[in-house]
Amino acid sequence: MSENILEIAGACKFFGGLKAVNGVSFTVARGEMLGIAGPNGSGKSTLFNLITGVPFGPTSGEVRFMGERIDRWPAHRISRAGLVRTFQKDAEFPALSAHDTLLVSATYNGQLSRAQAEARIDNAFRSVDFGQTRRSMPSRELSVYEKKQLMIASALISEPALLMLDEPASGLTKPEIQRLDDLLVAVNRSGVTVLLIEHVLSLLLSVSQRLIVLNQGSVLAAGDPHDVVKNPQVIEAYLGGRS
Ligand SMILES: Nc1ncnc2c1ncn2[C@@H]1O[C@H](COP(=O)(O)OP(=O)(O)OP(=O)(O)O)[C@@H](O)[C@H]1O
Repeated sequence: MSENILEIAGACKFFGGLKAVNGVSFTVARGEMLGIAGPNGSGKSTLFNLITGVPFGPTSGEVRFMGERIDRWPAHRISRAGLVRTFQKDAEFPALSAHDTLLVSATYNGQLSRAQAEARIDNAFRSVDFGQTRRSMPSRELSVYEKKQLMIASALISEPALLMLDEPASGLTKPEIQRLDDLLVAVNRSGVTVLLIEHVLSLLLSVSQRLIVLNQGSVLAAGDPHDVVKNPQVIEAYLGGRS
């Protein structure tokens, strides 16, 4: 089995003349938590899109997951193979309870009996430390942090090997970001490889074993997070104006 769970080689996504992702190559080791940062519009979400096939694959380049080429696979095949993502927007069903939101994910996931689905739901709730009494609440009444927990729990329902999170800390307070930090570390330690797009640099520096910075669709720097943030090009392109 491949040491690298994900291998991206020369990935490009062009929208007409706009090179949103332009020749990106990197690998993700099994078990690692890899951070992705970069200025607005640098291609981070587009990179997630082309890896997961939601809503599109790459214009060119190769994506391998667990050694298999997936860049022409439909999105549902990619997620069922164990590569799952979240989106920047909350994805809960407002009128459904937190529990039933997870039941929808479990049902989408295929041939689970009701008992198997309930076991997965319970595991997913435990993985994100979701309060027992909140599980029957309509999702619209959950706090911002609880909606993030639910989003991550939804992604965990399929027991993915690789979880890709797109800005999970947006809208959270400092104490909530610390809780998210603990949650992500726990999920990663349970054996899930994590790819994390984030603008909250303190979170990225705390949880990532490696950091990639994108700029204008290309990799500007990659390596140890504390070294990457000292890179003069990264400071100029991304961090210059940030405190
Ligand atoms: N479906 C699309 N059609 C046309 N252009 C797009 C599309 N999706 C993204 N883009 C463009 O591609 C570029 C990269 O966008 P992307 O959303 O990947 O950046 P990002 O780094 O995730 O930004 P942010 O940090 O603001 O989320 C931007 O110029 C964006 O306008």
